[in-house]
Amino acid sequence: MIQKELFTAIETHYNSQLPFVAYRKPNNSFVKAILQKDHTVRTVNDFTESGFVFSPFDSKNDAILFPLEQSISINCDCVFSSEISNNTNLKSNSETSQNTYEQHLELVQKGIRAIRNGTFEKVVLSRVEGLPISEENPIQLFQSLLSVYPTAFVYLWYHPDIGLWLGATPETLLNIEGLRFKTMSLAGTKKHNDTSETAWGTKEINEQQIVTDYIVNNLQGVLNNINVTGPNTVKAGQLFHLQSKISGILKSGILKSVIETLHPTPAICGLPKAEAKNFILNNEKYNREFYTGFLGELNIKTSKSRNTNRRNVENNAYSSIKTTSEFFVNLRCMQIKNKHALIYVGGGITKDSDPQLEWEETVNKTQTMMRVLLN
Ligand SMILES: C=C(O[C@@H]1C=C(C(=O)O)C=C[C@H]1O)C(=O)O
Repeated sequence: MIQKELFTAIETHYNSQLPFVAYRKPNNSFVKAILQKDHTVRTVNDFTESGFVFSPFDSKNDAILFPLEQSISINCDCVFSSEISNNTNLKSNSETSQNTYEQHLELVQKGIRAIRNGTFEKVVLSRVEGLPISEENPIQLFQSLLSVYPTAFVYLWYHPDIGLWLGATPETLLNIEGLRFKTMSLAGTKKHNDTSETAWGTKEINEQQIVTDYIVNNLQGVLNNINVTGPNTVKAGQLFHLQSKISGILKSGILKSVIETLHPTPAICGLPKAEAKNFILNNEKYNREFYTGFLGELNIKTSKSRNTNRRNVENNAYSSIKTTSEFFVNLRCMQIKNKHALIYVGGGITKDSDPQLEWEETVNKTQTMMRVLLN
């Protein structure tokens, strides 16, 4: 399939108000689309299904599934010119009211007080910023995201009964190929500054270490041969984060228990998990819905040839079927609703947080989506 046909197929599907997802993995040129053939809302039962998952932050609510057998799957090796200018000076807070600012400051102060009282060690607090948009052309926005963020997982997800979401996330929740398991610990944020080397403060180093320790400690039960590398500095849009890579071999192929162990991690919720989640649900004055949830391919079977150069290979003798799942955390995302872009942003709060700096961090994070909206 050629690039133009792929995007026309997506557009036709969208215009018919049928559910679909279109996405591209980090550092990959293949854009894939899964076009569900009917309007039915299907949910994940036990993660043994096969298809594309879109899960909310609060796992008490259903994760939506586009099953492969009820969908048409298409893909294309795509090329994008980065026609969007490299504008890093967008005024993301031009639409932000004083009220939003004060509310977020109060929320962060309340979080810091709870940490100092010993309720929890870290909590990730967030907000949503609404921006009126003149035109709703999600496919064009998706194409802009694809060209500007080649190292992110970029997606456009739509269900007429649920909503329309777009994002360019830097964070992997998990990658499972057979029994090989990979994840990452991503936290700590700095604005990209061309003139200076990124020096990390104690606050950022600690908040990222909390995430790494949590993941490693909790995966002991389900993984053998755990290996951790990093933390290293990684760039996501105009921001820098600290990232450690964690890998191992799964003791069993039961994905559901791995997801329950990992999600939500302290990168997007806090530590201890239950107390931080409780605080978020009771104190953030809006519903995160799918922001800080996860999305991606579930139990996709691929045939891997071990030696593609060999001729006369007996059927299947040198190829094996692998089952892979690859989920990303839904960050740097927005929902398009009633001619508004709702941009979701948050940051990790620890005992060392400065509320004003935490506000600025959320403003900087809005720019990932702003950049494609204001062009
Ligand atoms: C919560 C977000 O990002 C998360 C929080 C980070 C932080 O607190 O520094 C960094 C990366 C993500 O794990 C977001 O982008 O909205």
